[in-house]
Amino acid sequence: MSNAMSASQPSSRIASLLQARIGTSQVLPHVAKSWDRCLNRYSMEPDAERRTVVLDAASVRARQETMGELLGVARAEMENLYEQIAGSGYAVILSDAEAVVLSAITDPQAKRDFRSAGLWVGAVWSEQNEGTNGLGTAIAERAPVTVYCGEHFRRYNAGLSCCGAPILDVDGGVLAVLDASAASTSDTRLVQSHTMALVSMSANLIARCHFLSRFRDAWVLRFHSRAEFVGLLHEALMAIDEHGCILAVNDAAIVQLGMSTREQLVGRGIDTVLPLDFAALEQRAANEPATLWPMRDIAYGRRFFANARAPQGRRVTASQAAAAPAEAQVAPSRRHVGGDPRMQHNLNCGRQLFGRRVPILLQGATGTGKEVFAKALHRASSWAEKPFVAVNCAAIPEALIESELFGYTRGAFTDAAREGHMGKIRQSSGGTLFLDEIGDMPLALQTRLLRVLEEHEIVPLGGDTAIPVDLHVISASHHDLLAMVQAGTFREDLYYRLNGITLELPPLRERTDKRELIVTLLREERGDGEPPRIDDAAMERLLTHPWPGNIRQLRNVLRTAAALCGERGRIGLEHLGREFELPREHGSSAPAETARGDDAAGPLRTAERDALMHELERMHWNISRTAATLGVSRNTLYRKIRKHRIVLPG
Ligand SMILES: Nc1ncnc2c1ncn2[C@@H]1O[C@H](COP(=O)(O)OP(=O)(O)OP(=O)(O)O)[C@@H](O)[C@H]1O
Repeated sequence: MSNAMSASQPSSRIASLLQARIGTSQVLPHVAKSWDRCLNRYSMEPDAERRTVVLDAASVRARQETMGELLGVARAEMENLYEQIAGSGYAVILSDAEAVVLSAITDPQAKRDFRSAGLWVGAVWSEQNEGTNGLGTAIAERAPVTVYCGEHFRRYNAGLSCCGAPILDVDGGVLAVLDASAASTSDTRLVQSHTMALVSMSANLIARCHFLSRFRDAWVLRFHSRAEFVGLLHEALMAIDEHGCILAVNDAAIVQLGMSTREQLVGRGIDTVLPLDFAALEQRAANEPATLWPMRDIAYGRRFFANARAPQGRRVTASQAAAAPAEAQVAPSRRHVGGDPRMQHNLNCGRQLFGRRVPILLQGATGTGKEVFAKALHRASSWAEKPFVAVNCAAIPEALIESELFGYTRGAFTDAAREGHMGKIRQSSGGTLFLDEIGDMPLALQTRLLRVLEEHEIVPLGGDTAIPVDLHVISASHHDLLAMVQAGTFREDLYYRLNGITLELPPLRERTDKRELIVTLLREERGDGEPPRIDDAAMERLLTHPWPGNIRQLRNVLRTAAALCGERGRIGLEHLGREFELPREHGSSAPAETARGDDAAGPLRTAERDALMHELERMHWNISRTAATLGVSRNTLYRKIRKHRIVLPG
């Protein structure tokens, strides 16, 4: 048989058996439909060899970013779900609408089984790739599905037991899939149906959070025929604009109102569906914010109980303001992170999730402002009054990280004079713990940190009593942590524990607010004094520079320039340093320093300057500590500071 023929006509004995069973009462309808698609639409072979498609880290990250804040909300719910089914050999998995696994929590005992079953981040579980399965089939059916052992179309997947439920978008499309899968199961169908109920509930909860957050700037009417269900998982949701037009409804609203499609509701005026025009809605929200309003729908006269949520940021009454989530009361601060749209998006998204205690992972090159951003999130949180404690895992010698982080009791070391130490984790309790350069944390300590994050308690070195801690964690790294996980140098479980959501900080050269940043940094440089002005040519050169060292490098260039131009001077090109000189024309003489045989000018020199600046800043401009970490004498360090015309802060 030719290859072309075998590709279009599955020919194996198993294929014929499956075909024969489709439509019989022994096979569940959704399984039969899926087998039919696999055999007749995708021409798949049930007994083909496994060839799991796995996307690379960059593609996975791009998909995770597309999910935006939903990923963080989903992750928090996945952890809840996992806790409920932990110990039963399940993994909780989230995929996007193309069945690409984007997040997973796996039973550590069964990790190997899941890997060999192809269930890991980046794997593509669409029906076209893997046949009938919990993720791909839930997408195709747009409904929760169980796929039990031999119901999997591919023979090699027959050891799996999967429960997948779609997370529906506000327009009713599939946004993602939540799935609980066991790689080798002794569960019965009964146990599986219990798991399915939990998965469906969690998927609904995530979709509901997504609806409320997506329409945070609209009115949302919440209703149900049973008063006690309003505000809970199964409530109907209807988003309404300020003209009283229905923007979106969830599936529960369609069912409650006796409709069969979204189109029957979306776009209509609220007053054509319920006896309530927009003015009445506003008035009721203002006068009776805490009561449920009984009403009957216009089409069928069914009785409902309703309540409305005003657009966030719009306070209808004092009591509503008090009930609004704390994070909504703190405006995102452009002043703190700059006006670049990506940074603003990061701030809005991070603020919402961090306020709900979702751990944040910041990824960005050195000097992009990760710590500044973390502080902005802390400042916007409801625990802003509590401490912000930063730990730079790359700056502390490996031998000291453990005691720095976890603390030690008095007498824990042979040095009897040494007092106990609380440790950074306990210091941050109630406030924010910022774990900078988390990729540099030794593997052994990663395990210990994971335990603290899971158990919310800490045992200091030398101690035997666990102390409870209340942690809100932001971590940061310039390494690609997901790539480190794939390379086995960073613990996967810790990665997911820290990564409620990843926010990517753009490099300075891509930011659209460079002019604003320059003005801010110059103002900061002079404190209360008059900030130096800057001429057009210098500004132009600063705006077009590639800035390999990002904002840190910009700050240092401006600091030097401000010092050189004098108290009332104006920064010009001549104050910016060698790397801002225009390229010399061919045949012109070499730069003076090169001619003298000094260090090479250009990239190497810039790299040395950047490295020096980085270390100095990291050590808070302490010359002895910087010299020690660089492994040079203080005199050498001073010489280099002079050579690079680095100005020490006053
Ligand atoms: N929006 C901003 N406005 C003014 N200064 C900023 C801003 N963002 C960052 N900076 C400055 O840039 C420098 C680097 O910032 P920060 O230490 O937060 O970067 P980082 O990404 O954490 O660096 P590293 O990866 O080296 O730890 C600091 O001097 C900081 O004050």
